Parts: sequence; C-alpha cells; structure tokens
Amino acid sequence: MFSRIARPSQTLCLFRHHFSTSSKVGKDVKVAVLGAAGGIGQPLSLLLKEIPLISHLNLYDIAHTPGVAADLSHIETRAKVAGFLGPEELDKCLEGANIVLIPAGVPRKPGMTRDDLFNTNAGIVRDLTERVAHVCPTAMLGIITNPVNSTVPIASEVLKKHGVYDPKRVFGVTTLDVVRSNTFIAEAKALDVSKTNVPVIGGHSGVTIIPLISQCTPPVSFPENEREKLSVRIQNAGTEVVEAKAGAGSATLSMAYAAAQFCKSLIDALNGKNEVVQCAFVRSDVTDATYFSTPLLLGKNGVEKNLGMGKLLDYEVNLLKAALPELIANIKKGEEFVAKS
Ligand SMILES: NC(=O)c1ccc[n+]([C@@H]2O[C@H](COP(=O)([O-])OP(=O)(O)OC[C@H]3O[C@@H](n4cnc5c(N)ncnc54)[C@H](O)[C@@H]3O)[C@@H](O)[C@H]2O)c1
Ligand SMILES: O=C(O)C[C@H](O)C(=O)O
Repeated sequence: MFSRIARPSQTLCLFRHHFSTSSKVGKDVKVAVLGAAGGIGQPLSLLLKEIPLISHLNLYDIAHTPGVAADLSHIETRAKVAGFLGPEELDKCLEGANIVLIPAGVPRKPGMTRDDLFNTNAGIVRDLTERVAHVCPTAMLGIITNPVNSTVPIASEVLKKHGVYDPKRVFGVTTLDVVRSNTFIAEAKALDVSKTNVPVIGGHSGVTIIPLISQCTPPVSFPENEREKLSVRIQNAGTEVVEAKAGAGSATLSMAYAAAQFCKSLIDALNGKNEVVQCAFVRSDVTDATYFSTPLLLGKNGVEKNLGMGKLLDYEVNLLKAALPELIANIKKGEEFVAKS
C-alpha cells in the first residue's frame, strides 16, 4: 500500500497509517533522534515510541534527555528508550542506528527567514553529521533542522569528506509541506483529507516551496486567483505558525507528525514494502538545483527511484523559475560553509 503522503497522483490510498494498530512484522529498526528534548524532538519521540517496528529509540540532546527518556520509557509500547546527554554520549547514541533524525537547532522568531538560522544551525548539523559519518555511516539520515535548503548540502559535504556519502540515504524532511497542502486543499474542496494527496517539490523556504496542485489526488480545479492564494498560503504556512506563536518558536506538533510519517515510510521501505513514495529534498538532477524535492520511490537502500516532477502547468513552471535562483544560492552557501570549515 502507498504511504498516504506524496504517493504518486495516479494512485489512491484508502487508509492512513495507524501506528498503534499495525502489527510487528519485519526487521527491527533502531532510530536515533538528535535534538530529542526540543519542541519537535519530544512529540516526535512520542510518536516514534508508538511504531511497533522500532526496537530501540535513542534520544540525544545537549539538555534534558534523561527526563524525556525516563518519561517515554514508561509507555507500554515495544521500543526500548535510552537518553544520551552531551557530546561525550553522542557516539553511544548513534551506535547501530538504522535511521537518524535531526531536529537539533534553533527555530525562527517573527520577522526572521529560515536563512537567518544558518549561522547557528549550520555548525550544529555539521558537527552532528561528523559523528554520523564515524559511527553509523550507512544509516538513513533525515534532516529537519533549518534552513533545510542549506543543511542537507552541509550534511552531504561532511559525509563526502569522510568518504561515506550515499546520496540515496540523505533526506531533507519536507513532509510538512505535503501535510499542509493536503490539509488546506481538502478544506477548500471539502474533500476527505485522508484520501487527498498533493505533491510538493523544490526546497523548504518561501518561494522555493512549489505545491503541485495540478497533480492533486483526487484532481481539483480552482479559479486562478484562488489557486494562487492557496499556493502562497502553502509557501508561507511556516511563517503563519511562527507569527501565531509570537516568539515562542515555529511548528513543532505538525512537524513531529510529519517527521513520524516520514520515518514510518523509511521503515516500511527498509522492510521491503513496495511502492512507498514520499517527497523529500535530496541530491537530484531533475533541475539545475543539485538538491531538489520530488516524489521518491523508497526502497531498502533509500531512494530507489526519483519519480521526477511530472508535467507542470504554466503557473507551476513560473513557480519553479522563481524558486531556482534562491535554491541554488542556498545550496552553494551550505557547500561553501563545509569547504571553509
Ligand atoms: N523541516 C521542517 O519542515 C521544519 C519544521 C519545523 C521546524 N524546523 C526546524 O527544526 C529545528 C528545531 O526546531 P524546534 O522547534 O524543535 O526547536 P527547539 O529550540 O524547541 O529545540 C531544538 C533542540 O535542539 C537542541 N540542540 C541545540 N543544539 C544541539 C546540539 N548541538 N546537539 C543536539 N541538540 C541540540 C536544543 O537543546 C533543543 O532541545 C529548527 O531549526 C526549526 O527551524 C524544520
Ligand atoms: O517556518 C519555520 O521556520 C519552521 C518550518 O520550516 C516550517 O515550515 O514550519
């Protein structure tokens, strides 16, 4: 069965994933969350604790992990939870990890762009990926930390430096853009949101987020001005949350949901499930941007096939044209940061 998120538009999935009811059949998976005590890290870890195929859930942060791990460890689900605190415990956290998710780093406040987070978060992602390169170089790596358009190239360059880069295994987690698109479009058309799927391509910031409303399942049509309003809302949805939180951070709960869905898809793919499709920001030759999000067919080794962006309508081609200069600049900035480090 296709994952609900970002399955190809010609297919229809009738059921959501229900973590708590799916039975444990398949390979055990060890997942490490780096930044596990944060606004995303805590609810994400809670959702992961409910996935039956996760045998070990290792939680790393520079603060508060003993408490978060103790709390989660009392939940009556299978995953064995362990907390790891501070750099000296990071390697132990990563030992044997099949999947590493990174939400470590600072979030935006009103008035900031994601790129404004670069100076703090670039070094955090670089240093965490260094340890991944040493300890679990074949793990699937899902990067949540912003600016994703730059942090994914940073992680990739670090892995390259260590001679362990496999572009099929490094993902920028853009699932939240798909989740939001599904929600907003289902609301606008009174659709069953559990059967609505909108691929989102490009990057993960403002104009680089390109929702492909023309490829929605089921097909939908809007007057031009309404379609534009929806596209702009999807592109600015992160800012909508940042402003509503008024200085207390950015999306955490919806992001935790999205990252758990993404992780569940990776686990399904690791277990040999067919036709698992997710959009994610990966090394790509689909456009002039060397990293780009498109629907991906996932398999045991990560990206099995890049499904590309399909046929774009004229207004989507214009969104793509507007996205590429910023995306290419964000990628270059990340690569140069590692080159200079
Ligand atoms: N990809 C997306 O769609 C998406 C969505 C929402 C937020 N984000 C990004 O996720 C990041 C985290 O957001 P948040 O709301 O959880 O922030 P937060 O401040 O609530 O939590 C961040 C956590 O990272 C930890 N941390 C900081 N430096 C660390 C290090 N060197 N090693 C390990 N842990 C470290 C902090 O102690 C904290 O617990 C931000 O950069 C934010 O912009 C991305
Ligand atoms: O908007 C942010 O800064 C966080 C995240 O990238 C989001 O899309 O919610």
